[in-house]
Formats: sequence, C-alpha cells, structure tokens
Amino acid sequence: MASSGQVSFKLEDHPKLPKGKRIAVVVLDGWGEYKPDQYNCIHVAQTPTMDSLKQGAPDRWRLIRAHGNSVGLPTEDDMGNSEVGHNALGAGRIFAQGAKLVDLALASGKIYDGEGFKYISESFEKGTLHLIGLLSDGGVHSRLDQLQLLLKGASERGAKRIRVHVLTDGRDVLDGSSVGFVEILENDLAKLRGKGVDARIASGGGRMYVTMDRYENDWDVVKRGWDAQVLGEAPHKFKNAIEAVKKLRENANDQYLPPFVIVDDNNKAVGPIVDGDAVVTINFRADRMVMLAKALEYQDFNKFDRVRVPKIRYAGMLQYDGELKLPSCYLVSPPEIDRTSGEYLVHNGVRTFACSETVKFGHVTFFWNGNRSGYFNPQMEEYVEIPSDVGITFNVQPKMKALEIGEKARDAILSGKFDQVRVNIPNGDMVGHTGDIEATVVACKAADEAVKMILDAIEQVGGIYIVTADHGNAEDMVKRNKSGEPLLDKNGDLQILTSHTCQPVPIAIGGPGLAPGVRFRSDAPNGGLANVAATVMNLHGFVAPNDYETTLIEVADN
Ligand SMILES: O=C(O)[C@H](O)COP(=O)(O)O
Ligand SMILES: [Mn+2]
Ligand SMILES: [Mn+2]
Repeated sequence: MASSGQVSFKLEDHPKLPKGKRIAVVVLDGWGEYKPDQYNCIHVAQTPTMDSLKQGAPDRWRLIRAHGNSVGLPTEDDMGNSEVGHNALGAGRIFAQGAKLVDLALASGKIYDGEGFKYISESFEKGTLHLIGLLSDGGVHSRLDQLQLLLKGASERGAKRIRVHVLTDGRDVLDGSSVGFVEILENDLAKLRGKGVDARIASGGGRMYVTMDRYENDWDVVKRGWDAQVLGEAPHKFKNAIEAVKKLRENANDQYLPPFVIVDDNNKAVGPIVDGDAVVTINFRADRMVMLAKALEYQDFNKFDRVRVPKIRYAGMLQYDGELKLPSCYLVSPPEIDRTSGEYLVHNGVRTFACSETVKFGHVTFFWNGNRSGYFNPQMEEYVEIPSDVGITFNVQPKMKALEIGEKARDAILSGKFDQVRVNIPNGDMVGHTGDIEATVVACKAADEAVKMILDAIEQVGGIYIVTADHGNAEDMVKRNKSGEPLLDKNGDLQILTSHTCQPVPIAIGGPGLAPGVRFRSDAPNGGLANVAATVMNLHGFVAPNDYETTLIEVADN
C-alpha cells in the first residue's frame, strides 16, 4: 500500500459496511437551518428535495455545527466560512485556523521573531512598508484588530514609512460599515504620525471589484488593484480615504467600490509600491489573496500587464498555497492540514470526481484537500471546473451554474468511472452575499433542483448520497437583536445581512445503496463538519483513522 514518509494510508475495512458503492457528496454552500420566516430564503423558496430529506427519515437527517470552535475559529461568535468549513469536511479533524494562529503569533510576539518579519524588516530603513488587505472585523479573510497590532508592532520595530492599501468589505460585515473601519484606521495612523511614523492610507477599493478575485475567475479585478496599489493609478483620486469611501458609496456598496488612490497637494499618489519597499498581504485566508500573491511574487507572469514590477520584499500573513509554496515568505505558518480524507481515499482505491463552478471550484478541491492545489493521484481523480459568469453580481443570475454542476455530477455518477462524486453548489451563498432576498430565493430553488438531479442519478445506480453544507447564509438575510427580531437602521430600513451566520447546517444520508440499519448516532449531539469525513469513509466501506473526529453514523442490527 502506498504511503508517504512514515504515514501508512491503508484504511481498515469497516466491519459492517460494504465497499464499492457510488457515493455523491453534495455541499450546499451557505445553507444553514434557521426559523422559518420571510427572511429565511431557504424556507421561502420551493425546495422539495431538501424538504423531503428533512421530513422523510428522522434518523438520517440531522443538524451539525459549522461555526466557531467546531471549525477551528478563535471564538464561538465566529461565523463559519468556506475555507474552514471545507477544511474540516475534507480533513476530518479540527485545526486551529489562520485567524487563530495569527492571534496567537501577535499575542506572543512570535510573529516578529520569524523569518518572514525579519525579511521584510530589512526594508524598513530605506523603504516603505505596504500593508494590503481586507479592512473589517469579519474574521473570514482578515481582522482589523490584527492589522492594528501589526501596524503598532512594525512601527515599534523600525518601520518609518507605512502605507495601507484597504479593501472595503460589506460582505462578511454589514454594508456601509466600511466608513467606520476606515475612520478607526485613520485614527490609528494619525497616532503613529504623532510618534513620528509617516503612516497613511495609500489606496482602496471594494473587495469584489478590486484585488480579491479567486480561482482566476477575473484577472481584471486583480489588475485594478495592482494599478492602484503598485502603480499609484486609479480613476478616482482623493486627498483623504474617509472622504473617498463616503463619496464612492454614493454609487456603489462597500463590496464594489471602484479603485481609488490617495494623492498629495500636487495630485501625486502618496504610496505607490517601488523598488526597495516591503509588502505584506494581511489576509490570512488564501483563496482571495493567491492571485495577488502570484502577481507580486512571480517573475514569469502573463495574466495582465504589470507595467512596472518593483523589486520588493514580499510576505503573506500566511503561506497561502502549501503545494505552490506561495508566497515563499510569510509571517505566520499556516495550519498543517495533512492526511486529508481525499488523500486516504485515493490510496484505498476510491476514484473521485469533484466539480463546481469557478467561484467555488477550489472549495471542493483546494480547501477540501487541506489548502493544497492539484491532484493526489491524477489516475484516480478528475476535477471539473465549470466557468462562472464574469463581471456580474450573482443576484443578476441567481441560478448560476447549479444545473450544469448537477448535470456534470449526474454524468459522472452514471459513467461508473467514479466511486465518489463530490460537488459544491454555490447559489445560497453567492447570491446570499448580495443581500438580495428575492434573488436568493431563486438561488435556493436552483440549488435544490441540482440536488434532485444528483439524487436521481444515485437512485438509478443504487448508490448513496450525503448532502450537507459548509455554513449558514441564505437561511437568514437580516440582522437581528438577541431575541431574533429583525433590526432596522436609523432610517427605519431593514438591516440586510450579507454575511454568513452561526447557524448549524443540515446533513442527510440515504439512497438505495445505504445498508439497512445505517442511521445517525444519537450519542454525538455536538457533531460538526469535521465529523463528516469519517462518516463518508464508513460509507465507502472503511474505518476512519483513529485521530479523525468520530463518525456520525452507526449500523443498527435489524
Ligand atoms: O470570500 C467570500 O466570498 C466571503 O468572504 C466568504 O464566503 P465563503 O467563505 O463562502 O467563500
Ligand atoms: Mn461557503
Ligand atoms: Mn460565502
């Protein structure tokens, strides 16, 4: 049996469950369970397939935890997200995630002792330190308090000139909150200036329009950021970032603010990135920083014309891709997510097909495999990416590519070439993030239709399905007070929730191939996403490794 290093990947046979079943693993992105009211788009939408799973078999449907400590986040107030959710689903264990690792490194001061910080600090004497990243307290990609600590720590350790390139959020936090975050940052920078550090905001833009694209869906997004951050060029110029964000918000929401640069009295950008500077991308989460990391680090790069490629010392907050070793320098070591279920299964003869559309493709591949790009074994795996629509907000096309994903999965199941067919269906999440309730209802219906296609195929081949989600989103579209009542803003308008939630997510198993007596255990009430991998391994006829979180199922004797 193949093994890597000291690790044996051989799995024990399950004492009761057979091998060789075709299994569909369906992840509905952003599909939580919440009380049925008009702001619960999953409830409002027609979702007969998901409804039937819930109503049909009480011991084969349950809820599992998908937020906070159950996915390795710092606190129980942290909502789940795709990275930590798919990591837990794929790896079967709970790893302290980037958010937590950065917290610890900042609290202990170890962040400043590492190679990454030493490397960038060589630029502090003569160059500028640039910090680029998402400015919010969402805790999904980055956190404001971490940026604040880093600003303080770097200036105390010799950074004399600092430029911050902000990406406004409104997706993991309320739309409109960007102004407040910029104010807090400006305040901190003013304090640093009081101490003799030349610290300023240099550029900005909304995260979905500037810099934070993912999975190479639209390089123009990264180019817009490059132009502003590196070249100091943008269609909008302001003397002051608070004024910039307030003004640009008149025509766009936080996620989509156009790029701007801050200029001096001579209309000259105050902080382009030049030779000798240091750059840190402050996001800890990988997917939406990898593209910029490539642009900053790669000599050979042809995704857009960089015009000028400054010789910089660049470090990521974390290393974003363990396989590509990108970026090569980083401030905090990423979680070491090893021996994922995907790796075990290919070593045990399970042929795998994984598919989503571009915006979620890396979720069922890269995140699922522990932030690792590529195949474990190309002979055993096929990953299919359906191109996402480009340049639109997904409330315009709420059906997205759900049916295409359903078709690809169906064909893969019927082909007989695969033992596991794994998909992510993005609609509830991607449309939920737009805050458009009507469109999110359409999105949920489309996702449900895709699930039906997959379940029908499983029915035809006598297979097994396992349907779950990575975190909540579409099940609650408003901000609420402690008793669950929707909150209004100062104009009396509903406060729309564009972000994820802390709600649990459903998990259902079934299909004609499910052995009689298989049911969810009643003694794992706190089960979460990390328990799914052992469950899937069981359904493939194997016992999960000892250190995996326990399985959710048992086989009752009939
Ligand atoms: O990156 C995003 O789109 C959001 O910040 C989080 O959404 P995801 O975790 O579902 O990808
Ligand atoms: Mn997600
Ligand atoms: Mn999301």
